[in-house]
Amino acid sequence: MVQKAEKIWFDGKLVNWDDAQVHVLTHTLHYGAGVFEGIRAYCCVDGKSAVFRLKDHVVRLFDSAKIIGIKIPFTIDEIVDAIIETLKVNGLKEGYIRPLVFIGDGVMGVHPGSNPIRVAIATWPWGAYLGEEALEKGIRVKTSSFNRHHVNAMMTKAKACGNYVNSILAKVEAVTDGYDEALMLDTQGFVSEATGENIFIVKDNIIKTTPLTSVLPGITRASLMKVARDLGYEVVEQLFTRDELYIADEAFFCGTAAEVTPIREVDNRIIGEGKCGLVTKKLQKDYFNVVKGGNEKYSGWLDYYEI
Ligand SMILES: Cc1[nH+]cc(COP(=O)(O)O)c(CN[C@@H](CCC(=O)O)C(=O)O)c1O
Repeated sequence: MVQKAEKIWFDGKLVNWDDAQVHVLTHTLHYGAGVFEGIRAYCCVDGKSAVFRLKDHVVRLFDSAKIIGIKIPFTIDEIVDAIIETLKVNGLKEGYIRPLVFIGDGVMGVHPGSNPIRVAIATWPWGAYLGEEALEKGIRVKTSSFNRHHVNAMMTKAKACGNYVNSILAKVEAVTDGYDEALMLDTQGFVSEATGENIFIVKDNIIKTTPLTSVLPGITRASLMKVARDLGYEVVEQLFTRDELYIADEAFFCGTAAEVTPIREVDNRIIGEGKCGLVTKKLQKDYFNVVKGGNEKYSGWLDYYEI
């Protein structure tokens, strides 16, 4: 169960967690046209708290809304300020932040008519997305029987609620079959991403990730590409196949919730030495140092706040 916080920011007001309710005929509940974000705040090395790439996440929320055709009734800065306010009122020195923009109740039927656009921001403590052991030892992954969306069927650059039915189908199938996560292929059969993460592979010290075709433009993905290049690694964005993943030296998933999670096995094939690889370990360590304010070079990615 998610660990409740005291308040949720809802349409411009802070309401008690249990009072943040909607009508059962809320349009997005039925038809899935809503957008959301996943953002993390961390306790930093200097004891302060900071949100990682807050503005970038909020800009993506507005981009997602634009793609789906939803007009958010607040400005980017108002949402940025509301996120900080919600963390502070809940006394969260670190935690997960979930802004949600959805179409409220009014008319029913596919066309949302003039139903109100509603905005909520929830925050809660959230540890390792796939478990502490996963960060250390890596996870077991199965290629899903479900393809990632066709890029003209669902809008994959949008973090849209309805897109996640595809993720749920794949995740439940993988977990039911005894794996930790699903690897999803695009409609051409190339590797796409996981149900809530982007993917990287490492071969002969070259780091490779999928281009932004069928995948969510991950902020963790972009951050890791910058950090890896600054460390002198060659980083390429190139379509690759599942069998290229099988013979990679290393592989890992990344995302706000998943952070940097090593992959030790795919489709019952050991990846590399079947544990967190050296490059993955280095990037994971540097990523955690960056998000916790330990690397001055990336201080521009942190929004500090005081509890
Ligand atoms: C499909 C998908 N692909 C890639 C990413 C990585 O994006 P970014 O967080 O900007 O690096 C995420 C984030 N998944 C969010 C939701 C997870 C959930 O279970 O809910 C997250 O990581 O917060 C995705 O949902």
